[in-house]
Amino acid sequence: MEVVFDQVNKTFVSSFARKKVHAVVDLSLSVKTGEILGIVGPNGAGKSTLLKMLMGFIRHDSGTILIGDKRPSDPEARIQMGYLPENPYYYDHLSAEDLMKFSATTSGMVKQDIKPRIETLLKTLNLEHARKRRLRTYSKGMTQRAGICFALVHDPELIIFDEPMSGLDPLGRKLVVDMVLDLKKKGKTILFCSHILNDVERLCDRMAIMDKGHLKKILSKQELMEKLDDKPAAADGSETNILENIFLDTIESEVAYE
Ligand SMILES: Nc1ncnc2c1ncn2[C@@H]1O[C@H](COP(=O)(O)OP(=O)(O)OP(=O)(O)O)[C@@H](O)[C@H]1O
Repeated sequence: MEVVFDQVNKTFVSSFARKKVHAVVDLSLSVKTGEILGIVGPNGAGKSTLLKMLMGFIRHDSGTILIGDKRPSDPEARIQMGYLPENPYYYDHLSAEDLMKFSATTSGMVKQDIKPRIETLLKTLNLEHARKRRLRTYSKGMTQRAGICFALVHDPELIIFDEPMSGLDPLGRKLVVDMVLDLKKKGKTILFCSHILNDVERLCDRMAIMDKGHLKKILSKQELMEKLDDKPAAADGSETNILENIFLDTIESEVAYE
C-alpha cells in the first residue's frame, strides 16, 4: 500500500492568544509498499499530526495525501489502515477480546475469520491470560499491547504506529519488534513514530527526521550502515548509535522543548 504526501501543510490556531502553529510545513514524502518508515523528531515536530492527517482524523490545509490511489477520507482507504495512537484510550469496561471483536465486526471481517485472528493476536502479544479482564484493570504495557491488537485485528495493509513501544517492558518491546518484523515479511507497509532511536534504527528501512513541521532529512538503512562502517569503534567498546548522532546534528541548533 503506497503512501504519498505531496506538499502537505497543516496549521493550528491555538485558542490561547490565537497564535498560529505550523505543525506540518510543505512536507513531501512517499512510502513504498512493504516498506517500514520510521519518523523521528523532537517533541512538537509534527509527527503525530502527520499520522493523524494520514488517518483522516484531521484535515490537511493544502497539498495531497494518497493511500494507494485513495484520499484519507475515503472509507475504502480507512479499512486498509490500522492505527495505534500515541495515547490509546479505549472503553475501559471492555476486555481485550471485546475490543477486537468490535473492531473486527465494524471493519467488515468475515465472521469465521474473527475468532482465529483474535486467538493469534492474543497469543502474539501475550494477552491470552487477560483476554476477559476489563481494560481498566490492565497495566500500561498491557493496554499498549491491547491497542496493538485493536490496530491489527482486521489485518490492514498499512499500519500506523505512534510510539508503539511506549510503556512496554523489555519483554513487551521484544514482542513488538518480532511482530513488526513478521508484518514486514508479510509485505505490510508500516509508518511509525518513536523517540527510541535504537528501535527505529533496528526496524526501519528508511528514517525521516522532522523538526518544527519540516522534513529535515531522510536516510535509508543502507546510508546508515555506510556511516557506521566509516565510524571508528568507540574506545570504551560501547555501541555507536549513528542515528542518534545524525538526529542531534540535524536538530541540535534548533531544539525548542514544548
Ligand atoms: N489540536 C491542536 N491545536 C493546536 N496545536 C496543536 C494541536 N495539535 C498539535 N498541535 C501543535 O502542533 C505541533 C506539532 O504537534 P505534534 O503532536 O504533531 O508533534 P509530535 O512531533 O507528535 O510531538 P511529540 O513527540 O511530543 O508527540 C505542536 O506545536 C503542537 O503543540
